[in-house]
Amino acid sequence: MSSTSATVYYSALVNPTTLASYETHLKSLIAVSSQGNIDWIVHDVDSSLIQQVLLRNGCPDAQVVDLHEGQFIMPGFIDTHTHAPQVPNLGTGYQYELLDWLEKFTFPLEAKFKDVEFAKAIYPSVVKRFIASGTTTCCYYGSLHLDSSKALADTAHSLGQRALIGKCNMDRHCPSYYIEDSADASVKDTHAFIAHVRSLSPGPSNNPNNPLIYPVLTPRFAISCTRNLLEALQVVATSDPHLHIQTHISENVKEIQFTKELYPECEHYAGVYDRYGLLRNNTILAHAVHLNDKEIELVAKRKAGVSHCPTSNFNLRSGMAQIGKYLDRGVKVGLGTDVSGGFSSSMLVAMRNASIASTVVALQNDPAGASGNEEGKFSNRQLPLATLFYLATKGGAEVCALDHQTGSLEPGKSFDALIVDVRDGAGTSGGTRNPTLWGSSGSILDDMLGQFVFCGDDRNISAVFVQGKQVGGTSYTSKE
Ligand SMILES: Nc1nc2[nH]cnc2c(=O)[nH]1
Repeated sequence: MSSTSATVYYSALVNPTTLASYETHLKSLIAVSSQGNIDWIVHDVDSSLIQQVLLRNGCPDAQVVDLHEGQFIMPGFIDTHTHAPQVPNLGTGYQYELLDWLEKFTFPLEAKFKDVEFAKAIYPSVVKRFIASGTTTCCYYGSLHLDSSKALADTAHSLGQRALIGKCNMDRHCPSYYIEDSADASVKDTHAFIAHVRSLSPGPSNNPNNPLIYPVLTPRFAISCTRNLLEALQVVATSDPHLHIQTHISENVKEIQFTKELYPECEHYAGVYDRYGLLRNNTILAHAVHLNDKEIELVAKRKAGVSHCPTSNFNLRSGMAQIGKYLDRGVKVGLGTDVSGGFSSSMLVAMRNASIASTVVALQNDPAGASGNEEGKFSNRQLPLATLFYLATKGGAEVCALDHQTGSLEPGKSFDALIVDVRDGAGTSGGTRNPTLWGSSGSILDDMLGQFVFCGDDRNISAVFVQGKQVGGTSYTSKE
């Protein structure tokens, strides 16, 4: 299954459609071109009719990959926010809240990436972990270092993951051993980083409009940037409307207070970024735990997206974002693992914690309606499976402004997909050996999706495809 030649998959399919729904089909044919794009999809095809459908679509000799009962194809996960250099810290430091955690745990580790050889030793294992978790598009923060951030981009590119990658900008309120020399130096390195990423080849699609790796402008957060730096980044952003932007916003109460002290001229935290032209349709705002009504309105108006990182928001006791309210007010939302504030590279874990966070918000605010089903309303409700699935796939693609390319399986989009296997939950021989998942009979796709989301892990991901090419999964044998 690692070929890049035209392939047709005959499989059960689960695909997000809207925030409140997804489609399921037990017997779909999904045709993938040699460039890795989805050519066509036909649903509900009896096995006796496969040849007929192939013939009708002009590819009678296509290689047909027939999946087992208990397996299904779905779009790959889009992780809208995580920190590649923090992966070695997974599971540590959760006795602290954000600002102390940064100082005591995070900055000391990130500073080690000054040594590009250290980065080159660590990053392959980092990217492989995210791929094994089923993440086909990952939005990474790198460290502040130019060469190590280039190494991260090279690594994702060579391992075949679709990735958005940023070199951090940070020229104040950081320790002396981990800070940029000046706003000018920060911007110079940023230009060099962007040029490097854009010089990488597009990947299997061979289409320069569909690169595998995108550069992201990455002012770490308002606290770590001088006004001079934000002004200079505004110039970079304005001259390059397609350049993605990512930053942190309104994560922790002390952080918000400090930001207000540093920018008294701004009405609120979102106003700082807006003042410098950094809120737009391809801006990814990580956390957004405590946005007020005016900020929500502004973020929606600018069409910027929120990366909801519930695992980290629990761990660092940052709070619980009112995601249902954001959705009701038209804000784009995706999910992020936020390693190492979050303790897992798996978007499945992010989905579970998003479910729990929404339930607690609902129980606090409207206990009687927590499981309510008023059509199209999410405020103070437990997020249903369909919504969790949407946020982890199509919603994430919208937040990354890549929804024309990825996030769902539709003709014309890239085949960025997973083969999920929920057979044999007993953990005995064969099957996926995941002891927490009870095997499925393979005919009720809603149950299979729920089992995967709430009980699955990388043992249940047998193949990971990016742009039609297999890059991971338990059936993958690397050529390295
Ligand atoms: N969770 C999180 N928040 C931040 N705010 C600024 N930097 C960071 C970081 O590395 N992680």
